[in-house]
Amino acid sequence: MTKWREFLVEHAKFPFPHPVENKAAGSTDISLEDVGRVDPKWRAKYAVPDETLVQNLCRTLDNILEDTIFPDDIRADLLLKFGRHLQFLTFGPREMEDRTWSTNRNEYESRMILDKGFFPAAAFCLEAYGGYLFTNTVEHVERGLSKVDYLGMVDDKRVVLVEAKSPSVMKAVGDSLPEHTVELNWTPGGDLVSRVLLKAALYLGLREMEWLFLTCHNSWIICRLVSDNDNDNPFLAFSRIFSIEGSSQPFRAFMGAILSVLNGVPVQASEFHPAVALDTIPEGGEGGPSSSPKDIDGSGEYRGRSTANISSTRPITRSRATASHDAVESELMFTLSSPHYPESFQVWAHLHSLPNNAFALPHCAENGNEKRRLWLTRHIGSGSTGNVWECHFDNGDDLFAIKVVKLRRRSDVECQRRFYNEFEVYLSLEIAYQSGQLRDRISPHCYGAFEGDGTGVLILGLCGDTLKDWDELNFSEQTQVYGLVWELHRLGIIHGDLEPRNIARVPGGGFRLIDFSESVRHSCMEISGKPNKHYKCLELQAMRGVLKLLQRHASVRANLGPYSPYTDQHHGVLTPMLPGLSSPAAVNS
Ligand SMILES: Nc1ncnc2c1ncn2[C@@H]1O[C@H](COP(=O)(O)OP(=O)(O)OP(=O)(O)O)[C@@H](O)[C@H]1O
Repeated sequence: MTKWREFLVEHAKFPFPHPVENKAAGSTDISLEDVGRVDPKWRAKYAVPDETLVQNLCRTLDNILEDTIFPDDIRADLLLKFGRHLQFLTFGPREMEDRTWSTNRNEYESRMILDKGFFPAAAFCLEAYGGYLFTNTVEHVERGLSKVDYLGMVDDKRVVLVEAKSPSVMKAVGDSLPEHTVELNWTPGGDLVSRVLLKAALYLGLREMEWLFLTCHNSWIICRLVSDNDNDNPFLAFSRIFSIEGSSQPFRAFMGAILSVLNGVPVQASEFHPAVALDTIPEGGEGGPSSSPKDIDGSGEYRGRSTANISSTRPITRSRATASHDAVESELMFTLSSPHYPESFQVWAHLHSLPNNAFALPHCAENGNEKRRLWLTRHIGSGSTGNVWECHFDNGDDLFAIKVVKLRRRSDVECQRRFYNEFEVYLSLEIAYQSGQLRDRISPHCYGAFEGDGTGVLILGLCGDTLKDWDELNFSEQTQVYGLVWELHRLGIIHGDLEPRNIARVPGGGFRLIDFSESVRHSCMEISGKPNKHYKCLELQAMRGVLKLLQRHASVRANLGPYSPYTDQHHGVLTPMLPGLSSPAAVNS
């Protein structure tokens, strides 16, 4: 009779697609906002090579499986999940190759291969062995930006993370992994190895989990976050790179990690000796790969390493961002760290006003002679441009919204354009409001636009929920919303993205338009009536359509006669009677 562990040693192997490893090896950066949210207890200070990590995981698996007998009735089905059966499908006497398995060229293909082979096999084994329901999904940390490729769950328990990389990245990282312990410098930037190790530490730290597997399917590196309440030095242990070719080790190590978490069986401790000499991974500072203009997408190469004694290494508790801005006075700082974290663990982004930032921060932002600081307390929402958080200043209870947009990488160029565009619109709206052109605000109050540390931010008045559907509005509310859009057009601006999610309720009543990242200048001929009074503006017309105002207008006019909130006196088109305006014509006069 075969035992489970014997079966896995012999059969848990996968085809080895030809890895294409000659591509540029890049990896995205970590973000300061995410770093600020890792609890100090889970923020690895060091990355420590652990030569025995893989063997220890396999040994733990063996200990858990003990002598459990492999059920023969699943043998045939399970064998189909491994080896050449995956690559060569049999049709009667003929075999056909599944081409997915022939080459592995990039991260996308790596993920496809994992999805077809490794993960279904793991799910099958866990189900057959312990009735466990294993699933793996892409996961964003709550309130966060940090997305890991796979979160392995068994029932509701988070057991393991997997980050897929291209064969090129795996090779570059595997070739350059430090031989000794390195200090983890929690700052964006740095070479490829730093970024990859930091990301592993970040992903695990944010989720307070132990195991992360980096892989392109062909090769594997295991990371383990070692942290417990008595441990002042949380650290990230990492294995050497190892191959899946002809080996069941990657699969058994993976199963070992999952079953150790599920069964509470500890894996042999990874050792960390703070007294040993440290390797250092060079920072991406001046001249470093990620600061070079050619490489703002962060695809730099490892630049070698140097050794340093622990006593001579600089403290890691302050970010490079913090340090570099000590010299140049910043005007505003913000953090996602909890005020309960020790100060040395709080990660602050330092910001400067945009050159034409004409907005004034609220009075409650004053902080004596100290810098103005914003604490981001609750994630409200995110979109294609940025993330929005609720926040408050140091000594104030008043809540604001802050929209944070990443401006660091080349791929952020589009976000950058949208950010500056939105800033310009807020500026125009503020000028219109201050000069009395607008009687009421149609957008949240903007208190400032700043940038620094790879981010741009807008500080805004805090609105309530956004609309889910146009249908949730009653007639009076439809009128109000249409009125805001009409006013925006009157000021010469098209919103450009009028969806329910971009209309926010104001606590206490009313609405605000938000998200002007797609807005453009516009001379609304429907409002001016030039050149032709029958001209219809596309955006206004679309709004009337989604709000069903034409139909409503007709029926309301029929029922209410003079109480209709609309008039079609003005050029024969539907125009809102806005508060304070006796007639739309008055606006234009
Ligand atoms: N001033 C505010 N007050 C409260 N919540 C806000 C505010 N501004 C934005 N939000 C919330 O944040 C979410 C994202 O904001 P916003 O639409 O400005 O981001 P975006 O990245 O430009 O989105 P999109 O992908 O639609 O362009 C909104 O849907 C809303 O829930």
